[in-house]
Amino acid sequence: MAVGSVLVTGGTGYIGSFTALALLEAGYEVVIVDNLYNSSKEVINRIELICGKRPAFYEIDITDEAALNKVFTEHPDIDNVIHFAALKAVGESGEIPLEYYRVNVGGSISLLRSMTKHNVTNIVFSSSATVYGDATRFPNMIPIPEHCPIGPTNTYGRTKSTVESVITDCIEAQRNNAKKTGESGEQWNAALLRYFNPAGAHPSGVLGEDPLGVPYNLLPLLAQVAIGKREKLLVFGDDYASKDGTAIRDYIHVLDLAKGHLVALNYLRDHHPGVKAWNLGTGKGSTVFDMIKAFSKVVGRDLPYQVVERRQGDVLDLTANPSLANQELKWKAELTLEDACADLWRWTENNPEGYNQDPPKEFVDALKNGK
Ligand SMILES: O=c1ccn([C@@H]2O[C@H](COP(=O)(O)OP(=O)(O)O[C@H]3O[C@H](CO)[C@H](O)[C@H](O)[C@H]3O)[C@@H](O)[C@H]2O)c(=O)[nH]1
Repeated sequence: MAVGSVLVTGGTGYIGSFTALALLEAGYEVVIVDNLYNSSKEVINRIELICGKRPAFYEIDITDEAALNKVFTEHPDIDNVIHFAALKAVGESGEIPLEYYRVNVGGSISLLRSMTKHNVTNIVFSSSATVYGDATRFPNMIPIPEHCPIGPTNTYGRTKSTVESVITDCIEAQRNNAKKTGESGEQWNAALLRYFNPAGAHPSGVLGEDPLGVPYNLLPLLAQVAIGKREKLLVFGDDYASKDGTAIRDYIHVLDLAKGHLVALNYLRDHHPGVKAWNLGTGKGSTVFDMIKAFSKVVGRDLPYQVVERRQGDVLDLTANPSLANQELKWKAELTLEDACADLWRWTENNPEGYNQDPPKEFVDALKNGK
């Protein structure tokens, strides 16, 4: 028997697909909704290939409340939601802010309204370390703890911090309303998961990140340089106050990140905390040059790069203090940067066209033979 049923919005995206897989592997039923704006339906087949279970899938836009209502009606067993569906390009968010607020904030409101209507009371929200902005503006806030004041430096980050507020207000109101009718209200809970920089792919080599169009994150861009789709990596600034002048981030393997969602879900169920924020990171910062070195090592040759101007909205250091998640969720990032680089390279080298090609036969056979 399934241990529960989870609606995963944005479940064909990068982190969403790994979380859907982890849920299925842990015995949950999974219902995915995604509008496929920046992802492929092939992800559903790959998830099934890896774990032998297929999530239900609906091609639905997160802002379409009527369509969400229909999904909850068809799946009355859904008792938790993990909410990823959003636009996520930091640069683009400053160019089309209204679209970012419409989808990220408006979509979250549609989802919360629909959850309320169907009495689904637990939500895990895909937030971002970007909500902290420049934590170096405070003394002693690197590595960044959850109590660091938030202050996003770009539109994308502001949509994420706005949704955190919307969820917090919504859960508090539901709890207060329940109390008025003599109930405890403790069934209403939310986890705000602030991710640091997701990296890597599935070790099987059949599931990974496949952004449509031009990628904008460091590792997918580096992977494109390695495979010859891009001449060189542009390094955005070498005049930061770090050991080598390039900016510092906390790169976390996507498999560890996915596990973080499961433990957060369990925590909500077992502890009824109301609203809680947790950092999901490794606690270890790496510079852009560290990453070029680490990825070049698994590829087996030096990858070309050129230092250019800083990117607008970037900050010096986003390294997590993950102690709270370590203690409360009993969760810890276990995989290394080398694992993430090796898995990303296996995925990229063997699937240059991402989900637009069949996965290598030997990978499929290995999965089918349970290797
Ligand atoms: O071509 C590139 C791309 C990136 N970088 C640098 O590499 C680092 C990482 O950049 P990414 O674009 O990969 O990631 P960000 O840290 O900007 O943001 C990412 O991590 C955040 C949390 O830290 C949020 O999760 C956000 O959604 C996600 O895009 C930054 O110092 C950036 O300046 C380059 O030098 N060249």
